[in-house]
Amino acid sequence: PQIRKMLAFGVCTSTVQLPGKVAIVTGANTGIGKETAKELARRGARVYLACRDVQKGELVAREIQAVTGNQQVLVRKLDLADTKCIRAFTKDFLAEEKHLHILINNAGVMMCPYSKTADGFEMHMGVNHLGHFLLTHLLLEKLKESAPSRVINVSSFGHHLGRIHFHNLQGEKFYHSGLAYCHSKLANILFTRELARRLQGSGITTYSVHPGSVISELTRHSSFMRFMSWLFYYFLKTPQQGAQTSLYCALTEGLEVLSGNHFSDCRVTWVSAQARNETVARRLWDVSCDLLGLPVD
Ligand SMILES: NC(=O)C1=CN([C@@H]2O[C@H](COP(=O)(O)OP(=O)(O)OC[C@H]3O[C@@H](n4cnc5c(N)ncnc54)[C@H](OP(=O)(O)O)[C@@H]3O)[C@@H](O)[C@H]2O)C=CC1
Ligand SMILES: CC1=C(/C=C/C(C)=C/C=C/C(C)=C/C=O)C(C)(C)CCC1
Repeated sequence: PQIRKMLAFGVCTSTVQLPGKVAIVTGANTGIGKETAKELARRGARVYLACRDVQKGELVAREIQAVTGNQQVLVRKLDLADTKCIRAFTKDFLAEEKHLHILINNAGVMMCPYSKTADGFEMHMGVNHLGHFLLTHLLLEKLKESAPSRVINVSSFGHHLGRIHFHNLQGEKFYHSGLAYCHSKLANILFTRELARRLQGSGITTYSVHPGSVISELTRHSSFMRFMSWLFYYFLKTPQQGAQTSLYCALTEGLEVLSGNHFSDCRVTWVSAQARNETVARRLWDVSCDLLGLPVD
């Protein structure tokens, strides 16, 4: 615990409380998402745990309610690998809630064997990028009406190895599970930067995050990564430590001027040259709209 404490730089020290605020956290039934949701609930927000497995979500909701004393922790089904489910989730949410102040696009998959979402998208690109892209789009008006509001996209330092291959976005020509993850995490950063540019003056700000190297279920598809996590166990962050940068970006006052930036250990961090390429960001935006049947503006 001492080693871990020394290496776990970056603690969200904001004292902001969230009574009357509404937040959504995707993939909140475990890992970093669960800890992020717990802290938002502790600060008094009404928190929606957007999970693909509602049963797992309900167990976690009860745990968070018990620990925080906040009963306003709600579970809703959201499978980011199915655009119908994303649309159903947002339809119900928009009917149910007047406001949305914090959207944390946290859910993710890593190193899956080649597979496709219900809509035929490669799984990493489909869940990590396109699923969250659609979700954010459908919630944008609500976020605008609730301004000041924030969108946090959980990316990774793995984006440094990522490239956007527009001719092979669905991995059909070549596929490597590790690189597919990195490409999708690069897409998270490009999306954040383009979203920030488009939302200037709207009252919505957005940030991408690297949570650190965290012990979680993310390694479930890779025995090598599980072995590495076991080997370096004491050097990795706990999920609670991994949640700090997402919380920092969601809560810190005065962060609006840094909209579009990438954060790690609760500080702005450099991103790769690809991630700073505005042309790629704009093209990815258009291609994503096209794939999802959204109007390209
Ligand atoms: N752990 C780490 O070291 C790092 C993590 N990250 C990022 O942090 C984020 C959180 O990961 P972490 O907590 O570590 O991983 P976990 O595997 O512990 O949690 C991932 C969450 O995403 C959910 N999820 C997966 N697929 C879908 C889907 N199709 N629809 C809805 N939810 C889905 C999972 O649900 P279920 O339990 O049902 O599978 C789970 O709740 C990810 O975006 C990841 O890329 C970035 C850098 C490092
Ligand atoms: C090898 C290695 C480490 C382990 C890293 C691991 C296990 C990273 C997992 C990263 C993930 C899951 C990223 C997701 O985006 C340390 C402890 C940093 C120390 C230096 C050498």
